[in-house]
Amino acid sequence: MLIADALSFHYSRAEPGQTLDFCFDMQLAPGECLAVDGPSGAGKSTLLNLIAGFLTPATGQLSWKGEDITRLKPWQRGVTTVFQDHNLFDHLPVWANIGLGMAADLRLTAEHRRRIAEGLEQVGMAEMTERLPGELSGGQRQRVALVRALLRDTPLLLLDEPFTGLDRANRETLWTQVESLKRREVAVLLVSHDVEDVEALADRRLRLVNGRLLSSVQ
Ligand SMILES: Nc1ncnc2c1ncn2[C@@H]1O[C@H](COP(=O)(O)OP(=O)(O)OP(=O)(O)O)[C@@H](O)[C@H]1O
Repeated sequence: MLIADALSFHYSRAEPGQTLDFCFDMQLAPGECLAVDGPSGAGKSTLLNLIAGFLTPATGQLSWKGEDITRLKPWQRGVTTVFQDHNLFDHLPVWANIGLGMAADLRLTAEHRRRIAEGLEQVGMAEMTERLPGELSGGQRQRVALVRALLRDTPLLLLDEPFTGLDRANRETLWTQVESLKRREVAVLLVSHDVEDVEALADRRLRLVNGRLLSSVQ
């Protein structure tokens, strides 16, 4: 179980009217998908960044399966995050961007390469393995980032508006892949405004209001 226990964060600078103080309480079980929504600026990215380890909480605790992970570095946490900006390396071709998620030194096995090819084929990008991110459309870059995330073997998957703008066929393919990760006990936190994505994947929903997570009516 992932447990955020009064995990707080405070931005030192903000515009008038913005929420600056956050205090998150939530639980997420292995194999579960929890959807979080809330208005722009509510703190959804802040929550993901705290769980991923890119922000350090002021107070509170984050634990995974009973282990306190509050102070662990991002790469020590077993978390994969798909951000809205896709985070691809511009100088690396598609296959390497995906491969980095499997082997940081890019010493890929034949099985790694097979899975990369299969993942790209499933999202209609079989012919694009050698392209650089700058030679892809926004939606194609998004699919590369998703294939990379879905092929990583981490127990926690954080998705920030992951399927926005993708066509129906690709979304359904990716829903199926997320479902299969859930069956393999991956815990998924899905930030999404998209009703269809939430209905397809989420077991539970929370809403972020005034810096707090509230239960959301189905
Ligand atoms: N580095 C920062 N310094 C000061 N304030 C920040 C910083 N980053 C975010 N904020 C503010 O904190 C609040 C929460 O931001 P956050 O990005 O978590 O919201 P969000 O719910 O993800 O928004 P969106 O849906 O628009 O992506 C916003 O009011 C934002 O302006």
